[in-house]
Amino acid sequence: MPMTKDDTHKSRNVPCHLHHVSFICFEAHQKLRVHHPSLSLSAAPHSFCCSKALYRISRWRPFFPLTFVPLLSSLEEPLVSDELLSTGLVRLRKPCIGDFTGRINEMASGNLWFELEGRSLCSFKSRNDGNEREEFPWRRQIKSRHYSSLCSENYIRDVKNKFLRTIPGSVKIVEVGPRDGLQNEKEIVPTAIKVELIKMLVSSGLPVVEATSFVSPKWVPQLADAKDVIEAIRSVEGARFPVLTPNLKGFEAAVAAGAKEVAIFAAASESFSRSNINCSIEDSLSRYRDVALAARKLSIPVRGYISCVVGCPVEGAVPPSKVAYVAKELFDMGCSEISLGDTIGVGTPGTVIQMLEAVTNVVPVEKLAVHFHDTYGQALSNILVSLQMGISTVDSSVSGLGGCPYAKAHVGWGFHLPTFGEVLWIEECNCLEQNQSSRFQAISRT
Ligand SMILES: CC(C)(COP(=O)([O-])OP(=O)([O-])OC[C@H]1O[C@@H](n2cnc3c(N)ncnc32)[C@H](O)[C@@H]1OP(=O)([O-])[O-])[C@@H](O)C(=O)NCCC(=O)NCCSC(=O)C[C@@](C)(O)CC(=O)[O-]
Repeated sequence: MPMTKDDTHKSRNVPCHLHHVSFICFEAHQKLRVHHPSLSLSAAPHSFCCSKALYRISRWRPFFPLTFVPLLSSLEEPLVSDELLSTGLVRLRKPCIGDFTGRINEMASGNLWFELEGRSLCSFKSRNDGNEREEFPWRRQIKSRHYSSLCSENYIRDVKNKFLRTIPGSVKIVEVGPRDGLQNEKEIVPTAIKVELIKMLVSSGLPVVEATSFVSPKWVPQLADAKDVIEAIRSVEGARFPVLTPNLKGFEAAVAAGAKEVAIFAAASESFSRSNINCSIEDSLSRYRDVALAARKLSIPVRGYISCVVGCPVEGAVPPSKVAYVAKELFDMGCSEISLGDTIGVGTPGTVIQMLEAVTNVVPVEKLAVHFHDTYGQALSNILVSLQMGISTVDSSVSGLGGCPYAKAHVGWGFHLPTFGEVLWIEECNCLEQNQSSRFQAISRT
């Protein structure tokens, strides 16, 4: 039975599912490239960096609601084969409404819906019911190394009890692509394309899409059209659209344009604060108190960001106590959520755990979000430990796009160039498109 518009709409009321973001990335990425081929987006498989990490984690939670299904239904098949294959997806068919019941007992009965990295995730009526598509020849190759993850319920229960007991039942994804993703793009993306991207992200079911920044256009020329973007999405329903505001001037402009939520952004590193917003941490906090106060008067929720929660491109390792200090200040001034950003992607589970321990001592865990860049491929493990520590809000950026323009020598959400002395060979380069590939091959091991 084909999905109807109504089905799609209904499914958006289901809490955001960890792994549906992979498909959001895929679809939005493809469409964005059609409109704007010169964007320095990485190849589609790499659009999954953060979301793929989420997906991998989520495969242990096959009982999640399957909110990605409507999105799959709108994928064009020609787009599917090679790129999805390289993400590990080995079998795909268009879904029907009954697929929403992908629960573990159905999996155990041998019904597969699709398989990722050799593991089955969802229910399919029969493995040999004639729906298998011979035009996916790669399936045959993969079959030989296919192993079933129709693990016994006991096995899954054991794993869950052992390692995943503390993982939250659902995770909110805050999509920051239209802001954090695009802010680094040199070529100005037309407002209409930005608006379309935002609409696509919303239509995929994301509950929060950070739309733009009301920062100085001299500092971030790409987002100089913030007012027009906000005005253009005023009538879009179904998601919240916070915008970044660095000071009262930005806040007032955002409110005048119609923004209903704002985000302020501090840093745990003095040097980064100066290079990003041209003032010390203390000065930034006092600016933000003014913004928070003005926001409270208008009942506007304020999200707080902290950059460099693990490492700074200038100062190196950042002590967890500094992060905790800034987090507490943001919390006390009234931030409804505080996103902890590993701006240059140098975090590992060891450092992230320490940082989260320090922060959760002073700010309730339910008020925290994590924002991991995947520079060294650590997003998966960092997100996992964050979930294990009770964090239930994770930032993502469509297509793995973006990064902070003032984290010098860092470009791209997933591919920030390393800064810390030793330069890594980026293994992913051989999967990138030719032009991207040469860009990353230029990075050599020292
Ligand atoms: C904070 C400032 C404005 C200070 O910049 P400044 O130069 O120190 O500001 P100023 O007060 O001296 O003003 C200079 C000019 O900017 C104007 N101005 C001042 N404020 C605004 C405003 N809000 N909107 C528009 N214009 C503004 C102001 O009116 C003046 O205009 P002029 O008189 O020269 O024509 C500047 O440093 C700035 O805009 N920085 C933003 C940098 C930025 O956007 N970085 C990326 C976002 S953070 C990030 O990506 C990290 C994160 C959040 O994703 C998490 C993570 O991964 O770590």
